[in-house]
Amino acid sequence: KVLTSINQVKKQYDFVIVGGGTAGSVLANRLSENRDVSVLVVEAGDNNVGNVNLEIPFLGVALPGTNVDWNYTTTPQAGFNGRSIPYARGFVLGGSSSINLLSYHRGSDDIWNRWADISGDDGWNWRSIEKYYMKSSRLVPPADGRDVRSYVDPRDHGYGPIEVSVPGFPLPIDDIVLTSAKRLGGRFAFNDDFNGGNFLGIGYMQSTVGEGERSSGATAYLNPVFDRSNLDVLVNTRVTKLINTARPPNSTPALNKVELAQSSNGPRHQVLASKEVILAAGVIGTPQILQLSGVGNKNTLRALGIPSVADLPEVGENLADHPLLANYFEVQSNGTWDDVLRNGDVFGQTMGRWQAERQGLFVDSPGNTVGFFKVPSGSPALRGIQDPSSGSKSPHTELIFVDGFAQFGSVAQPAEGNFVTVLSAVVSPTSRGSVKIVSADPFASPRINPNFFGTNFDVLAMVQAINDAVSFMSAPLWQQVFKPTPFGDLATAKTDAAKADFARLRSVNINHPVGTAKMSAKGGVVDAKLKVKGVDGLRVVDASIFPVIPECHPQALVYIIAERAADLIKSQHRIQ
Ligand SMILES: Cc1cc2nc3c(=O)[nH]c(=O)nc-3n(C[C@H](O)[C@H](O)[C@H](O)COP(=O)(O)OP(=O)(O)OC[C@H]3O[C@@H](n4cnc5c(N)ncnc54)[C@H](O)[C@@H]3O)c2cc1C
Repeated sequence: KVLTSINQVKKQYDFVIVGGGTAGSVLANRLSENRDVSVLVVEAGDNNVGNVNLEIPFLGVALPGTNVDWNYTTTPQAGFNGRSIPYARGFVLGGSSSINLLSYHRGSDDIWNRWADISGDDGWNWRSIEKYYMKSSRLVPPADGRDVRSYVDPRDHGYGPIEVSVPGFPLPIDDIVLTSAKRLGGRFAFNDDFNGGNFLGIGYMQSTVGEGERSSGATAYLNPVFDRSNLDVLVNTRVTKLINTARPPNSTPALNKVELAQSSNGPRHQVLASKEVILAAGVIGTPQILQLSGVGNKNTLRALGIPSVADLPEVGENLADHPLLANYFEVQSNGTWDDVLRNGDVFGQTMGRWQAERQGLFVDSPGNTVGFFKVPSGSPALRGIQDPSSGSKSPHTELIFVDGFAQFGSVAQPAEGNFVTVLSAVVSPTSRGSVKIVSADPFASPRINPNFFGTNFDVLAMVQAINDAVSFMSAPLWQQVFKPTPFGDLATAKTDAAKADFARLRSVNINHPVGTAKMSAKGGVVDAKLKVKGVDGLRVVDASIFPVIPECHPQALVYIIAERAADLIKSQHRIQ
């Protein structure tokens, strides 16, 4: 059941899951399948149920900055000309899967095989995780029910609760993108299903949408089991730190007790997890809680007055994210959705259609088609460095094709005109940043420094992506109808140097941070079973354990690791 007051919580559960987000929702469901096992989920944000804004795929873009977002801001980013940018994270049941842009990709087989190498555990390789991928999601028809068998391969999909579909409201540019890919081949070749292991080429976006609504960790895993008597879900409550229960005090620390609070100066409560605490507080919350609990770099923590419990200097390090840039093209067609955002009547009609029948533009997140590309060998981006991608089927860059003016960054939609936006991203960045607490106050935001464009590779790969966008948009089919011409900063950036300046001036992020509690056989924060090194009773299961940033949208990987973690936990505690 869902609890709203800290006073309704018991003193002890078998498992306490910190964070009812993407991974937390999976764990809550799987661990409470056995009714003899008691589970408490503690979520800082509110219940997702009843918030219709979370359900409408197209309006996901409007959720960051609202009350379902933690509303973090980065430190000034040198690579972005000193700009700080908003850093969205879900603050609601379902976590970031409740506010994300829904793209669903498990990445190439290279990614998983690399994880297996780094962790020293073949249980993370592509073949082994297949069953968890199959268990977490399933392909469902697009909202309009049309036959899409030539655009998706059902054999690459499973039977799990997360619903995945291709766009349910085809737009005029979709056909141009996909047919151009089929005709052009080469680096722009058509890919019939990115979830098949090869992650290069251009194809339909796959998204966590079922029957025109968002499918999230909350809707698929958590909401359906709210009524289990052995599962308590406490909302609007923060875990402020973990408490060491080890006796005598010089034995291995055991961090299996949580401290909770509903406001910064409100009373603190303690709850014991007789088996384990599982941190699933995400890439910011997890390293924050670890550091508040004395797990991290002991010198930095001592300076903040926090006694060291385990000296793990990599806690909060290795933050990696995908920088994103909006490339705008003005087009000679009124077949874009620009007027939906400009004209209240058209917006109202579109919303009415979604409300009445779950059809129309709002059934999809903006961006029906997508491409993933290698930076050509010999490119200046790769000069003098080891190729950072996971392998031959893994890209360096991404392009998302949006049938209208999609505001990602500081340039607002012009009052007139029709546009196509090509969002470019660097998906194998080599920059690494950090998440560090700045005080022992659990309600103070940590210092978030993703270090965007901290390396030459990242900037030069973005320049390559801009060039690919311009080159693809000059394909013959585009010229027949849409006749796209670069607009704004893109139009004036003629040289590669000017494109790099444009990237530094306008880039933001695609909200894919990972890595702040890295899994590794050597060093790192957690071992291959996701247990925090040097302490007992504590595991991390969320995007912070990713050993390297995957060259894809990360949510599918979070569902997969959470499904495997549930099995690892059940097996250790002999739970059927
Ligand atoms: C705006 C946006 C767009 C994105 N778009 C995509 C996309 O299109 N495709 C894709 O694959 N990925 C996308 N992502 C990324 C993806 O959603 C995340 O990688 C993934 O959901 C992270 O899962 P998680 O379990 O690690 O963390 P989360 O889902 O963020 O869960 C962490 C939970 O812990 C809670 N929490 C944190 N601290 C505390 C505390 N102290 N006490 C109690 N609770 C706490 C949080 O409120 C949250 O509910 C996007 C993310 C965002 C924010």
